[in-house]
Amino acid sequence: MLSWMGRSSTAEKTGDLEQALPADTETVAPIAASVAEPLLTVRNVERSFDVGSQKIRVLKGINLSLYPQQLIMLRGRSGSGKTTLMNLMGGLDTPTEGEIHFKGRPFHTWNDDKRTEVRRKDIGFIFQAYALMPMLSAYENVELSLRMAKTPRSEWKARVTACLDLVGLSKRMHHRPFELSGGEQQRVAIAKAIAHKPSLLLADEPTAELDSQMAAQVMQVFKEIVKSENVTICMTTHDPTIMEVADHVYEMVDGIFVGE
Ligand SMILES: Nc1ncnc2c1ncn2[C@@H]1O[C@H](COP(=O)(O)OP(=O)(O)OP(=O)(O)O)[C@@H](O)[C@H]1O
Repeated sequence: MLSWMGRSSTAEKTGDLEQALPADTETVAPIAASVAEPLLTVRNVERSFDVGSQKIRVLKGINLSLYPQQLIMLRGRSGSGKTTLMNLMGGLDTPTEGEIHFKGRPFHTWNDDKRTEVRRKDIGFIFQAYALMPMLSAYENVELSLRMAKTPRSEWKARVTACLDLVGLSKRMHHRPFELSGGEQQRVAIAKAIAHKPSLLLADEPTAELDSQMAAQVMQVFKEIVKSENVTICMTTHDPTIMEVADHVYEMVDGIFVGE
């Protein structure tokens, strides 16, 4: 399923039409945001793993560009390679072949220390299992990410409060994770992931553990922060109703994108 909004013309303006536009999509008039440089490019990326004496090819030639303020989704069966790709995009891993540039930085040639530094400052992660510290309150969990990003202490209070407000949890900021519902915990995880103002937010199955109402709330927050926080979100999902809000859905089958 492909669902495009005005920003689809980004790819056209940057000469990446073949990669990003489905063949039957009409060209839409460019809008101001569409002339932006890509935030992240993945070029001819392959990733293999050595398991015993065998080499397992998981990604077999992936191409993708993410632009500012996009909400992009990856779908595909379990084992198709989505998480492997997300790990590469977030600089947690490096490709066996191909190139990954994040804001022009060559992640594929950088060592882990250099990638970690960029990651802490400019990339946020959300995982299915929330990744919240159980003994810390919602407020303290969000604060932790500012501490990690070395944000000046004087800015913490305003930013933590603003982020929890953004996800609708101002009134629950002193609750610990176990005192919150699954959806609320996931919203704390979002606040935590965006607190240091990353340009890219990677979310692996962020709604998988939630009922449809809570999942809708999380998606509403995602839609809002793409604009208000100027962040690009790339997430994996299996849920077709969620895919309807995406700027683009990439379908992965056995390590490649199909239907592009
Ligand atoms: N470090 C690793 N070593 C060996 N094989 C791996 C490694 N990481 C991933 N794989 C294999 O790569 C394939 C793709 O895994 P991946 O987690 O990327 O799939 P996925 O599409 O995210 O699946 P799911 O939807 O279940 O999370 C799987 O067969 C997995 O076993």
